[in-house]
Amino acid sequence: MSASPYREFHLIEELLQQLPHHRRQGGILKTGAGDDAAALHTLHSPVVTTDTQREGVHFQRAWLTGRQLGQKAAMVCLSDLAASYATPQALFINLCLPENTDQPYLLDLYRGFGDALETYGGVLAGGNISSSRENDLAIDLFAIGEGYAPMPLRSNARPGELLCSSGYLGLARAGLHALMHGHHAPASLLEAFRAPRARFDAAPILHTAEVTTLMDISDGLQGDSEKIASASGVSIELHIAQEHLHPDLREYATQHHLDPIAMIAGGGEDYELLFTCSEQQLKSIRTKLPTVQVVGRILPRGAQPVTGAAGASFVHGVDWKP
Ligand SMILES: Nc1ncnc2c1ncn2[C@@H]1O[C@H](COP(=O)(O)OP(=O)(O)O)[C@@H](O)[C@H]1O
Ligand SMILES: Cc1ncc(C[n+]2csc(CCOP(=O)(O)OP(=O)(O)O)c2C)c(N)n1
Ligand SMILES: [Mg+2]
Repeated sequence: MSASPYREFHLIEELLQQLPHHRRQGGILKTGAGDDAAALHTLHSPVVTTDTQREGVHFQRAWLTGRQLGQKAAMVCLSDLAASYATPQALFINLCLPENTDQPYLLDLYRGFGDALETYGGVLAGGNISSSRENDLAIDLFAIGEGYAPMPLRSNARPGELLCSSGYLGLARAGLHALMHGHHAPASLLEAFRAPRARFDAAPILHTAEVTTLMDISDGLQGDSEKIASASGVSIELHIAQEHLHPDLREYATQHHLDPIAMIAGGGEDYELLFTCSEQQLKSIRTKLPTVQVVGRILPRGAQPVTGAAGASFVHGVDWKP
């Protein structure tokens, strides 16, 4: 579709109409989409994050409906707010549209943005549309949240602590594997890739337990543990065993001769929360968050930032196959 200024004007109106009214006005907005900029009410503790979903890098259009893609793209951006002890207030969306993007797909995409805002909160405050000369649809997102606690950091991990995940890992990677190779897979794996959930439910539990080292797992357990290890000046020993495997991941890996432990370590796009805590903190967390898993422990800085598992985490610019 061409996004000439005239077409674009009408397109924006139609796209916005796919969202419920309260997701376009009110909340943090003094003035929302429609003017040169959005005017916002004051926040006590603004937290800001940005992300991109790009066709061919993050998704293929054949793998998800427009609505699923919109929901996931918004969720990916908002997940960083969950991991920052913040609640979503406003979302801005920039679209770069190739010629081959049809209008029904775009309307569906906006229903998906609306779904994510319904689930997690916040309003669509604005964005931008440009046409692209390339064939890949790109969605750039920018979110503003209200912090409800001091920001947890990647640099607070201390030797003696445990490394934990808010839930099962590796499912999205198995779902991606199935989509890439055209394999049948249980809904749990496909849904983990197509419709992951940001853990806004788990974050306040971690805050109450005074967890101060926290991030969401987007690039894979191994790679994201490395980020905590280098920011904190520690080493991390991962310990992933049979008890960490979701039964559907175990079965899929067996069927396709894959190493499920490497899939967990390499993973990616889990959007579970990765955090460090003491044994005592873990006890109180477990009572409210039974899905929590201990996946490693923090050691004094050694030769390697992360030991104990070998899984190739996703790295942009490196040829990567699940
Ligand atoms: N192009 C960039 N310019 C400036 N800062 C960046 C850029 N890319 C990433 N960052 C910053 O680096 C940090 C780590 O980014 P990243 O690991 O991609 O976080 P996440 O996986 O949560 O999106 C973040 O604070 C992010 O804002
Ligand atoms: C077509 C396609 N190839 C590969 C992947 C796998 N993949 C793409 S990005 C990514 C990691 C997360 O993305 P990134 O842009 O690094 O998110 P951030 O860490 O900035 O939150 C993974 C596992 C995919 N989802 N789709
Ligand atoms: Mg993150």
